[in-house]
Amino acid sequence: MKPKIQIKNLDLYYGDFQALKGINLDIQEKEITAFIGPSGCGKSTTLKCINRMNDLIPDCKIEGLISIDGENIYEKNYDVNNLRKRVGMVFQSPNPFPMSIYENIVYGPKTHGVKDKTKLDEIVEKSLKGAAIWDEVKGNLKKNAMSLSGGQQQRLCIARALSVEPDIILMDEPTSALDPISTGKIEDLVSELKEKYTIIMVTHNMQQASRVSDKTAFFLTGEIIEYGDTFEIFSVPKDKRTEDYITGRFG
Ligand SMILES: Nc1ncnc2c1ncn2[C@@H]1O[C@H](COP(=O)(O)OP(=O)(O)OP(=O)(O)O)[C@@H](O)[C@H]1O
Repeated sequence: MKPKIQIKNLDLYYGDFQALKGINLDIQEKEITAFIGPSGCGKSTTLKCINRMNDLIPDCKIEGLISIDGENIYEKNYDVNNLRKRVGMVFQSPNPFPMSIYENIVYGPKTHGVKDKTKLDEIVEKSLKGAAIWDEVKGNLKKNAMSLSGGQQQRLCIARALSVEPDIILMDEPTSALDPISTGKIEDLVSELKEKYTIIMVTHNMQQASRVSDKTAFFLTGEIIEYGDTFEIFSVPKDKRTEDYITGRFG
């Protein structure tokens, strides 16, 4: 099967420092992939390459290939706005805009030209339902998003990502700022979202990676040491360094 996301021989430099070394990864559609590894090993950097967020960093140089649906996203004339629409991102700390719940969701669609009020209302309901937060907020969509709990804010941010109908969702430690109950809700939600979206999630939580993901990539000092079925990585890792990491010997 043709991969949804293909990364080939990806090297990345921040100035003189090489943060990624020869990353190769084929990610299939509607799979959940976990990126694990100790701090500073290149997980977030790899994630950000997939929606070209590193474009904004001066002195960041990228070599190699990343393609989505067979198209090279670093091609000169590639439409970056369209890429950001197709590839949603959810960050470590919930970061809603300081405006109402409704406005948070319609912000993206409006930017992409949706003006019709009925259509926007539909998008709000669908996105909030998709992120399993509709029932909690439907009575008060005018409420300021900043007044929601941390777990609700993170689900709102997931709803905001869904509002422009992406097909890939990148999540950078989406539960690290949340309590266990909110974390459980996000994990359940991620498992549901898998039916429609291709998801990559950076996580420091080994249980989370094994609970939620289909595939796992173990990173160490800018390289992928091992990549494969999550069950196999966690039960019979091939590389001693993977075994040492997942059993808590370092990191
Ligand atoms: N904007 C930047 N400029 C220079 N170096 C950077 C920049 N961003 C990250 N780095 C460096 O690149 C390396 C990889 O960082 P990255 O954030 O990808 O790691 P990570 O595996 O996601 O870490 P963590 O688990 O702590 O979030 C680190 O050594 C980091 O210091």
